[in-house]
Amino acid sequence: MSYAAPTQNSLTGIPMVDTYLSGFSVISMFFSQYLHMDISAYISLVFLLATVVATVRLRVETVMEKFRGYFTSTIEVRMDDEVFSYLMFWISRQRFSQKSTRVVASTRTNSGYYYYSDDSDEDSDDSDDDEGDMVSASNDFDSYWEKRVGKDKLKPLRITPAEGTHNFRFRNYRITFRREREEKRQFGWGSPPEKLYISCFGRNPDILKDLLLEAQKMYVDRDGDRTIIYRGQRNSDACFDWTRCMARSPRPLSTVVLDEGQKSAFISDIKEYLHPYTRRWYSNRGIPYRRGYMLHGPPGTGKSSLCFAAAGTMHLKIYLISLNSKTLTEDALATLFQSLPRRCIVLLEDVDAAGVANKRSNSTTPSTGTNSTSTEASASAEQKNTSTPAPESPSDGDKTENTDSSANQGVSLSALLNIIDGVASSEGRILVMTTNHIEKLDPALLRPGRVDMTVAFGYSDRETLKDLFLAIYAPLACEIKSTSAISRAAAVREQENGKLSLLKGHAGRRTPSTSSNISQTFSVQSSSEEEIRQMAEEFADRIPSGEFTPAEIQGFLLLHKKSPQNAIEEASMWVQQTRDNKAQQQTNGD
Ligand SMILES: Nc1ncnc2c1ncn2[C@@H]1O[C@H](COP(=O)(O)OP(=O)(O)OP(=O)(O)O)[C@@H](O)[C@H]1O
Repeated sequence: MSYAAPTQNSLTGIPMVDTYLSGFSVISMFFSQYLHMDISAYISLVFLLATVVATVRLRVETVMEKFRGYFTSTIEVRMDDEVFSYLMFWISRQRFSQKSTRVVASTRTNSGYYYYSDDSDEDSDDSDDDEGDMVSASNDFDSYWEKRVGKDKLKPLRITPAEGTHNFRFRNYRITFRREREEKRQFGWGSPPEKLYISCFGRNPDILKDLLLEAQKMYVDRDGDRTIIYRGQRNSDACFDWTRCMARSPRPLSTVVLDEGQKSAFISDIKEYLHPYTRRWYSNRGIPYRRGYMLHGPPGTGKSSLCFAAAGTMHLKIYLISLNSKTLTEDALATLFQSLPRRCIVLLEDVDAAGVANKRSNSTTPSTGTNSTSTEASASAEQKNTSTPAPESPSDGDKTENTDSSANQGVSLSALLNIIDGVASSEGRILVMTTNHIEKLDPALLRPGRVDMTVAFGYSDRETLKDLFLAIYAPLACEIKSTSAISRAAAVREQENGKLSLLKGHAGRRTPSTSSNISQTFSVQSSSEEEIRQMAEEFADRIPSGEFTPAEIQGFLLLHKKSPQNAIEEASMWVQQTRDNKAQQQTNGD
């Protein structure tokens, strides 16, 4: 065998090849020194082979892809949609997820994009209402709390299949689940966004749609009758979108203390608006199917509470926007309004925010004190308080007239007016706006069509004071039932413990009775409803009417939640103290 020393020519190309095939120069050196072979002579052949293999692989993949595309049905689910949360929630509860050998363990299954992290605890084992917990907390709170805190530290783990392809069966169909990461797009600070694919064999995707419907149902059923709240906020792509932020137990309407007439007018109006007949009525007459309410009054008088209670009563979701948000632009607000579902409550808080409060002309409604405005507003509310849809104003010139610059002032009045009832504005929603300063608002915002009913909230009058007292102290049927059930359970346990200690011959020291502990913890006192009503009158005698907000009164009563008698005795002192504090704050403010 003759040895051909590597020629200058063949070796000069090696460093360049090294950039493509790292280590090639070392291997080439090894071959030439020990085996006396110049492998650089084969470079072109290697490249040719590699190209052929790559081309064949690409062809095969393309053919396979086409084959798959033709003979399978696939649904793609993107992370920026709520369906992602449905599917992941459902998948995490399937047996194949638990058995898979490649999984992702996390404390939540939602996308983190569409779904706010607070919500991740929603389906955790929250047994705060559990009667067993109440018994043990009444027996020995410290050890109950230690256990509770220990449990809370351990967040339930959600196991979902890792990236890649997984197969499982759904209603006897073989389904392929694929999870992919979009490495090219970074998702805020977190990991890149993901895409999910579910596929089945055949050209009929119905089974996949059924799967998604089941996933949606499982996800939605978990909410029960809770009120779901979405918030309009910026996502990591810097776009505004609705983010589900919490699910709250519905607030009974009866817990909102407000003049019964006003309360029932508000609810009846919403019910009538949601009636299918009304929808047709609006459409037949060419009137945009929208309804707006303005709730106004000082802070802490129950505006948000009424809105939440109404949403709970009507099983509607709340879409919350705060006009005070520094990052909310007019475009963002318009986008949020365009992506509202058909039936929902949009809660627009603080409509007296900077840009909106700038009236079209300074000569409009002069600014007055809160109390007098409240009365005026109530009067105007009465005028507008009609379930008949108000006619659209003939001219919408008010939308375009606004000359105020919105730069750095948030959403301007003209933009808000356009968004609320512009041509592109969605239909079917219920708009509830709240403000502490109705006197600052331009009449254009309050005109029928934009605001169809106004509800005025004010400081607590005598009736409100009594109702708030009753709301805290009157025995509730559900609590009486559960307290007596707990007491019965505790009594049985006590009896069993007693028998046990007798059997063991422990006559010893007796611990205080559990059932008496519970009644001490839960029952305010053994006052009858009539007596509580009597006390409510006494309480109302001691608090001046029209001076304090319901929130302030509720705060005071909560300090004495176990003793209405104490609340009555300390009421006058609290009034004096609160007045002094307010005066002090005012002096500091000046
Ligand atoms: N009319 C009311 N009936 C029952 N509870 C009330 C009432 N007003 C206030 N509260 C209680 O006071 C607290 C604050 O009430 P809420 O948030 O509804 O007030 P608000 O008028 O919306 O205040 P803000 O203008 O500051 O948003 C809540 O805990 C609520 O239960």
